[in-house]
Amino acid sequence: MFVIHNPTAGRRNAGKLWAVLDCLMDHGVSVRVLETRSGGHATELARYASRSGADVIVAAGGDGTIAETVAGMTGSAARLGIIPLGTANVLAHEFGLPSDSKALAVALTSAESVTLWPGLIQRADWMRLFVQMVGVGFDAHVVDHIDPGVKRCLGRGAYVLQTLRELSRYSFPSLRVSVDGTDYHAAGVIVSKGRFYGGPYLVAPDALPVEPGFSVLLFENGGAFSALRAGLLLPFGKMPHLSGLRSLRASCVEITAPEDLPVQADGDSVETLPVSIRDAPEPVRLVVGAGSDIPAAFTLSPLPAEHARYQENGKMPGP
Ligand SMILES: Nc1ncnc2c1ncn2[C@@H]1O[C@H](COP(=O)(O)OP(=O)(O)OP(=O)(O)O)[C@@H](O)[C@H]1O
Repeated sequence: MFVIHNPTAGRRNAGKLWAVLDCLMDHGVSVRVLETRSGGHATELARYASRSGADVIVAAGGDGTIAETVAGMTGSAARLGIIPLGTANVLAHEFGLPSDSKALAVALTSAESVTLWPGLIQRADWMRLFVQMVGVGFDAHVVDHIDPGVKRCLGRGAYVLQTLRELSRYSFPSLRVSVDGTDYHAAGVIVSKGRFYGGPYLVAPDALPVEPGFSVLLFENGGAFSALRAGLLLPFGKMPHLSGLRSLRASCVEITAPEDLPVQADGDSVETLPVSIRDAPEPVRLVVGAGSDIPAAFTLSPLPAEHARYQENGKMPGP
């Protein structure tokens, strides 16, 4: 098992990483830890781990690290594992991964896995995979302006603080959003693979990360009052009831605006408009365990037959 660790993710909680690794090694699992040195490095490391014949490649970090790791697993038979060490860890909430270190270690050695179908965000000369969501509008502006030091100190609280700072001075744009060829106008848009946003907060109840396609949330009302209402509804899981919110399913989304507005993917500011969003060419298998709280719609499948012997002695193969 290879573990790709982003030491800058979240509040740099290496203690949790080592607690999980200790449990794995106590159970005889051979683990090799590779540390990222910069943004994008997780993709290179995942490619190396895939070439080395890893059967499980674990992303230890936040959603950005997971997305970069998945990008390096293209064409590989390896399965993806997650040790959530990020700020929001939305994907871990999405798949109900346990937060306790021991339960997480057990989950990582599990035979069971689910499909995770990433999305692909593209500009003319650039592309990036994402595992959870892409946002354009006020949320991307907040992500783009967040102070990394404050994020490290306050975690998710940094987003609340920055939202309050930006609310009064933000000029809400008019975005053109093409959803499977039909044009809409909105002040903000979230294209989501999953149901949650910013943590365990429900925004897209019908989303299915195990399948191709997206939930597209169009915020038709701009203005500070509307954004504040959205922010207040979010922690109560009531965002789907926000007035002026249009929710659609789609397989292809294009977003343009007269300005070069920032775009956030999985909580990282990644590019500026225009962008197009579609399904990644292939899914990955995400290792989940008995302790995971998996929604019934995320059908579990057993370990492939060639790996079944590892179940017998409770050990996963080393690299
Ligand atoms: N060693 C590194 N130094 C600086 N940046 C890094 C390094 N390794 C990875 N990164 C970048 O850090 C970004 C943020 O990491 P990540 O998303 O995992 O954590 P987070 O933002 O705290 O968590 P979350 O996405 O759950 O809010 C990644 O997209 C990646 O490009």
